[in-house]
Amino acid sequence: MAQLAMARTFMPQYAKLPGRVRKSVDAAIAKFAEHTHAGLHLEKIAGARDPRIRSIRVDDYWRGLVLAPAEGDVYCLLTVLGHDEAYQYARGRRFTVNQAIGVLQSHDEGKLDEIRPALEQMSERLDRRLFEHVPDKDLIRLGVDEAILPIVRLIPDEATLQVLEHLLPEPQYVALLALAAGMSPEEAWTEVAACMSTDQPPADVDPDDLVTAMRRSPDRVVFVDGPEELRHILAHPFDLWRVFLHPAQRRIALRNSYSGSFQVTGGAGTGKTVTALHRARHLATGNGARVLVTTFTTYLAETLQQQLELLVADEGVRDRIEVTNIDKVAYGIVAAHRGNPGIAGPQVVRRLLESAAEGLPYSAGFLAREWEHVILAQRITSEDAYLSCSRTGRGVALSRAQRRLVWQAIQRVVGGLSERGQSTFHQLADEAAALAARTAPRYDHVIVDEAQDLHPSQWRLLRALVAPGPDDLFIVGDPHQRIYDNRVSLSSLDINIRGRGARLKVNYRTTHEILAWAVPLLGLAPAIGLDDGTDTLHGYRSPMHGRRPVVRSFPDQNAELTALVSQVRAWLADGVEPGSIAVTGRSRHVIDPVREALKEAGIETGSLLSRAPRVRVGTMHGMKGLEFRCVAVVGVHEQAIPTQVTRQADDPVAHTHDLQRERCLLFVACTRARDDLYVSYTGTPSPFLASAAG
Ligand SMILES: Nc1ncnc2c1ncn2[C@@H]1O[C@H](COP(=O)(O)OP(=O)(O)OP(=O)(O)O)[C@@H](O)[C@H]1O
Repeated sequence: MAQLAMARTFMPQYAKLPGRVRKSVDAAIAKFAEHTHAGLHLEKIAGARDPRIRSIRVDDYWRGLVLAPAEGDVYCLLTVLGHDEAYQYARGRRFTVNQAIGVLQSHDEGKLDEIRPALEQMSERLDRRLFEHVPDKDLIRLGVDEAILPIVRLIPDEATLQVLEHLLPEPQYVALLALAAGMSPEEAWTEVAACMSTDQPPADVDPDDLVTAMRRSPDRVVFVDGPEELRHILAHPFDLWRVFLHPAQRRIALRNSYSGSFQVTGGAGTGKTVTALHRARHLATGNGARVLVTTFTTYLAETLQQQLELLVADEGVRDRIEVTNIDKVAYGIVAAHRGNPGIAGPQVVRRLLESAAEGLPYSAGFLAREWEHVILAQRITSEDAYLSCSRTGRGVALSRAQRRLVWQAIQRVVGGLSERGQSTFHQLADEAAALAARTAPRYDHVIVDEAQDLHPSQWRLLRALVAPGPDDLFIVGDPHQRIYDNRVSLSSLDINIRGRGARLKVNYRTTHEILAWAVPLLGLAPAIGLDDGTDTLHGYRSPMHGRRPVVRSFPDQNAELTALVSQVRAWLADGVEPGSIAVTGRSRHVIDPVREALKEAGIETGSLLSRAPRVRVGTMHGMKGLEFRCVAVVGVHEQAIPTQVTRQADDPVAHTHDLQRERCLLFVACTRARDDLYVSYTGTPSPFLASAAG
């Protein structure tokens, strides 16, 4: 019986087909898959560069292309193309086995042959080659084919290498890119090894054994076990993440077990959430384990739930995975104990803080930070404990007498809330943590997304929900996207992740052009991770290319809004769905006029969280965790970004943290864009834009 496999490249082509053609493709595949001698249906292609590429007829116009290795009975669907394109594909493409790591790879040999004379000319003229310092033996050790080597020797510079990206075999491009970035062959090997789904490279690599190479490449090829699985895969052809994990994602998500808690970091769009969802399925499969998947907001939790439904076909497994945002977890536990608790809104808290600060040499903001970052963070419940506690990380020293004043002021806030029968969510998390610690753990495993912004009280709650042990907490976050001022050292909360972590580097959302522009927004200060170590974005990259971000300056807000309306109209005219367009700004002062302007122009808008087919508009904080095809970030002028920054003289540490938070916020907003990013300002631009332009 023939074994059917499907290449990652098949899905995007299939997704684009009209429904009628898709049906014909489904029928052709089903017939092909059922047939015992599948090879009989395949047609040879005259002039095919790789004779193992065959075609399958879908109808008069469409052709499926199939890789049919000489040995065995495995057939891999590669893509589906119109007749002429299909023949062109077959005339150029060659499949090989990477000699260093044994995975399946392909390259466009036809195009490489075509551009070779131009490369030769260029390299003669420039008299400089990008890889002249790297001996052949090192290139070969990194998996560069002897057949590709002559081309590699001609490449004059990094820009030319990038032009060749889609013509070269991917693992070889990864090796070359690493060397071009100045890495030693040993460092480049680490990058190449990240393209393997196993920890060690295979001992023997047979260059002709494509089937074994396919089995080693689950990021590119899925083996289909019967019609049910085929239907499941084809039902959501846009959602490649369900089926094809990057080897690094796969190694993390599908590892049998971790001895304790584990942390996954990675820049925006590297698939941390995807990895967390696969981990949830892995943990809930088979042994009846109860898994909690939790994140920051209700909306993000709803999105996770929807993705989980796409990922997990088995209802029994799905039922064992609970997806809830962290505040709801806390609310539920407290409500079960003492009835529904009252929640204090931010205005109420602000008013109480302001009145508590009256007559004191401390601002409401100072009291708020002291309460959040010292008292609630350390769960301090008495004046004596506060007088002797450590205030590490706070920028202003307080004498005993001053601490007493501050303590009393904060007690007035706590008392005011308690009179109203209300708590903040951080207080609630603290109460829930204490309650949960008194009962048996509710879950076998807890998975946390967007972990960088959780408060210590929320971590205490998570700690209490699962017993310490193997696979207790799987923590996913990015310290470069910290947009609330919560800095947590997990080791102080009984969660040990030091030395237990992995970092994802390949961005699946945003183009190289947008990332290259946005990463410098973060500035040069290293981000501090949850394990107290510094986190870098070293090696963070995107294989996708697109338009460079557009940054526009205007004399006044009217002109800025008029241009924004034209930009949104242009996106809509290009066929972008309204719900795939987001417009964001630092505050309501910026986005309220945006809503008005779009409305006047007859463009319907909704909130960032709306599921309606409308252009989404909201503040930068609301952009966390979301993604859109096109994003406009407006009002990026110096009065708006940074904003709400503590004065250096009042508290130098808070000042630095606040500035970094503002950088992260702008970075988060910009990296939500998949295809197009548009940034505008009036007057003087935000100082952060200067780093991006540089
Ligand atoms: N293996 C994959 N194959 C295809 N698409 C992927 C893969 N991994 C992630 N993606 C896609 O990349 C995008 C970003 O993924 P995800 O949201 O998991 O990243 P993230 O690291 O959590 O991002 P952020 O930190 O910015 O919120 C999503 O559209 C996701 O579907």
